[in-house]
Amino acid sequence: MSKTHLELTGVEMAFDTPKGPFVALDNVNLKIQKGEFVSLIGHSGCGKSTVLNIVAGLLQATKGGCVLNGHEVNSPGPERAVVFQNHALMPWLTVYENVELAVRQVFRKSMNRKERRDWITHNLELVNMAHAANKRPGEISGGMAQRVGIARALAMKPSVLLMDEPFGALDALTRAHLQDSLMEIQQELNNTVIMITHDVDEAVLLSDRIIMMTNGPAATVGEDLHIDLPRPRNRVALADDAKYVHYRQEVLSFLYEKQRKLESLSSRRAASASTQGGESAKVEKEKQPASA
Ligand SMILES: Nc1ncnc2c1ncn2[C@@H]1O[C@H](COP(=O)(O)OP(=O)(O)OP(=O)(O)O)[C@@H](O)[C@H]1O
Repeated sequence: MSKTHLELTGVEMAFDTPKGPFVALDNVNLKIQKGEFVSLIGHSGCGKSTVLNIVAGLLQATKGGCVLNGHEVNSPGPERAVVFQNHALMPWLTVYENVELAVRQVFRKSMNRKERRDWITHNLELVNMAHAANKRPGEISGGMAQRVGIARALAMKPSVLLMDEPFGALDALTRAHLQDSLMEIQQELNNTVIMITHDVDEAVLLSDRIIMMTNGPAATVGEDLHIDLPRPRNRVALADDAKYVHYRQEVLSFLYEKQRKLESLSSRRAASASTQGGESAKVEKEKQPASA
């Protein structure tokens, strides 16, 4: 049996707010193996980015914590690269220089200049962007910029790739193309990936596991669905595949039946508590939008 690569244990995250502590996550437990592709899905505001930020080391859990390869995570590190929805490239640097910045940060001592140059070009080639190496972010499309963001992250040779809705802002065709590239690259490099998505098809197509989160406040892991579909995966062939359709249905049912039922139950409880003078449950409930 393979060893756990990354583990979240008993994670609680409470944010200080003017109304007092707001418990966004409560008792989140998750074990991820090396090379697994894991998606986090859940309604808006349930705490997906908070989980990702804790793994990235950008947030410190108020209870419990995250361990990567046996070491506690308490700050950001180059072995955990983050890809955001809006690529976050430096606008004044060229495509090449944006990747170079990250490569220099990680490999300044271990690679000489020529090796670094080859490595940057190799990563731009992986995402089909070598041809635009000398362009600035303002001169390329959003999809191309997102590819550069992915190349920059991969060029750091991260053992964990953290992606917060990486394709959310792209048109459907570009999105499909980048999803296919990501699947190929991940198979080749065997990185562990944790990706936040709101897209059920994207989650089923790309993932080995889908972690479905309950609605907040005090969100946690609701269901952990293993996607047992052979790779490489082909989106057209899978559209009619009975297993694919079943997995898709499982996620939809969690989001739109189970979580909705829980939500209406807790709204009724909150309403009844408020008529009895218990205002706080209602206030907390209203903080949380309903749609995924
Ligand atoms: N710094 C903060 N201070 C107070 N509350 C916060 C803070 N950061 C997040 N929250 C709250 O914690 C909850 C979880 O937020 P988070 O951004 O993790 O959700 P999400 O599932 O990623 O949402 P979305 O899908 O809309 O991006 C939300 O109710 C949010 O308002």
